[in-house]
Amino acid sequence: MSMIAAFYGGKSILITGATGFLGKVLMEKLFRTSPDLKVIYILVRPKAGQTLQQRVFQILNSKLFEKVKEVCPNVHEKIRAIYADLNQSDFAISKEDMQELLSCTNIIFHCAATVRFDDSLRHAVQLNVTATQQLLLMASQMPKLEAFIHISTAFSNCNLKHIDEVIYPCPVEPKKIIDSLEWLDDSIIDEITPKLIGDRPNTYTYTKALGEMVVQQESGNLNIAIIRPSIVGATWQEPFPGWVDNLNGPSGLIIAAGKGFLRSIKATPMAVADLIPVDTVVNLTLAVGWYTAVHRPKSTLIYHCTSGNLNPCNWGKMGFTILASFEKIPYERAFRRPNADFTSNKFMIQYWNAVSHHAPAIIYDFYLRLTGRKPRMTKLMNRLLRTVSMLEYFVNRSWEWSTDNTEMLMSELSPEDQRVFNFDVRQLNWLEYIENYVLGVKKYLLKEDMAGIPEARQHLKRLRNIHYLFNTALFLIVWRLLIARSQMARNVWFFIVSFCYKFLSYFRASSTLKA
Ligand SMILES: CCCCCCCCCCCCCCCCCCCCCCCC(=O)SCCNC(=O)CCNC(=O)[C@H](O)C(C)(C)COP(=O)(O)OP(=O)(O)OC[C@H]1O[C@@H](n2cnc3c(N)ncnc32)[C@H](O)[C@@H]1OP(=O)(O)O
Ligand SMILES: NC(=O)C1=CN([C@@H]2O[C@H](COP(=O)(O)OP(=O)(O)OC[C@H]3O[C@@H](n4cnc5c(N)ncnc54)[C@H](OP(=O)(O)O)[C@@H]3O)[C@@H](O)[C@H]2O)C=CC1
Repeated sequence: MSMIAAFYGGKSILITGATGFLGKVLMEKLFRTSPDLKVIYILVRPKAGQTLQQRVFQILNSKLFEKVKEVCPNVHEKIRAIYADLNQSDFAISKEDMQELLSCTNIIFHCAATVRFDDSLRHAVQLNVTATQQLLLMASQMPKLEAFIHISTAFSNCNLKHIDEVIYPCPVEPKKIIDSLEWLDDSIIDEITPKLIGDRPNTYTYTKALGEMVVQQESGNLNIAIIRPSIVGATWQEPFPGWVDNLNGPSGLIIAAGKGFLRSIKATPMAVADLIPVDTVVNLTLAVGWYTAVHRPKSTLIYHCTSGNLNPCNWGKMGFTILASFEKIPYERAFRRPNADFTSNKFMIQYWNAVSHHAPAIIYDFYLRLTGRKPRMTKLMNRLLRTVSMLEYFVNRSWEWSTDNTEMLMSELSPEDQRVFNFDVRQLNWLEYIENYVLGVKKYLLKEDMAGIPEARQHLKRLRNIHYLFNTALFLIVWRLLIARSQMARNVWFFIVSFCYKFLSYFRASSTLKA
């Protein structure tokens, strides 16, 4: 019997960010392993014209929740969506809902965040810092609360090379930042943002670090733990391999490479690709929830959920495996054949950007114009290159994260819990995982049918032929121009032609003699 699964039985659990990538997998696992839990409260806002109920309905009816419905047929009754906007004061939660949350909640999993790298400091602080502060305030008024689990990121201290499971202070206090953002206007905030974030690459990592400081400062008597996952990727095993539903992290770039748009990235092949499957993060999160509530550690423990020090894989190996997977699992309607490369030379990257990204986009747009259609490839390519440039920081460096607390927790689990809530990344086979990831991107993100694979292969063959034809035509045109202008090119040309002629004559003569 799993102690962790039993612990969540009968509990009222509050999850923020439940509609996000991590939140959905967390809910799924909770319902599947502890179907007797009392209720999961989720703080949701209406989005993209969908009401709260429609959003919940869509999640529960997705492929991800198929197994849950078998073990917990009344899952609809156990999920309670509460209207909330984490950007508003008191999260805009109604009085009645707030009362229910305060009096009933046993465990909080705080997953909500803005994960955008280009968010304004104001918005990132609002969500990643102020909302965390408000949630902690709410938590302090919950008499039945047993544990508060805050999801941060392993990159909150990416300005350091070696990172321990401790909270590192930022130079400016979060409270001072929150206060000053109230009266500073947006243009001044934009101006001071680079100074504030210092040697961090974006507002995301900076505000996640501030969020951790807030957790430390406002923890009071609460039982708190912080989890720091690295780059969260598709599921490894549960509820099935390869599930992913957003473009964050590597997923978007896998699509761009598989569809032949992305041909070259400025990356360091030997740098560690610290990916961690989302189900591993969820298993650790649930184990931490149990441990924090039951063992009540004296101080706030931080758990690194990373792969680099236990089972490292570098970007070179990962890129190579992704490319190899496209052979078996081609994506439909590719723009060009997938053939990406990593380079760490900044001049080479400029060259490849011009030749492999901008030039084909311009040629394709020219073709679209010729055929009376609206050009779109240049715009798409520019957006892709902007995205790539934002992710580059993370593929050109390696970090070392110590994992003492995570390993300690692993040793505290019973063999059954180690199996049901497995977060031992040493058991991960990267080749298998990446192949499933590429397949998952095809199935769950691109929503392509597996029956279309033969046609996708045919399409890639046609693209290869077009590629050869184009290169031959280009060569002949350049050569013809050279011959028209240079005596040396003409001499070389006559030499080649006469050599071929002599060779053919010799071949014909020798075959006539043999006959
Ligand atoms: C040796 C052989 C080599 C072979 C090479 C093979 C290549 C194979 C691929 C290689 C993979 C390499 C992967 C590197 C990935 C590194 C990731 C590092 C991430 C570090 C994570 C830190 C951990 C965290 O804690 S945070 C969680 C992660 N957060 C994110 O990933 C958010 C990143 N996204 C953003 O900040 C924004 O989306 C932004 C700024 C990139 C773009 O914003 P924009 O305003 O332009 O609009 P959007 O509406 O958001 O999207 C526009 C456009 O871009 C598409 N898109 C979005 N995200 C991605 C993405 N990650 N990759 C690709 N494309 C993306 C989106 O769909 C839109 O497309 P449209 O067509 O315009 O609709
Ligand atoms: N993905 C990754 O690679 C990594 C993620 N993390 C951390 O994990 C956590 C979850 O990330 P992930 O699931 O990937 O992110 P997602 O972007 O997929 O999910 C973010 C969640 O936050 C919610 N949210 C955002 N703004 C608001 C708001 N104003 N009011 C209410 N809810 C809001 C979103 O709701 P809505 O659906 O309405 O937008 C969504 O449910 C974050 O704390 C992140 O920092 C850490 C390391 C890596």
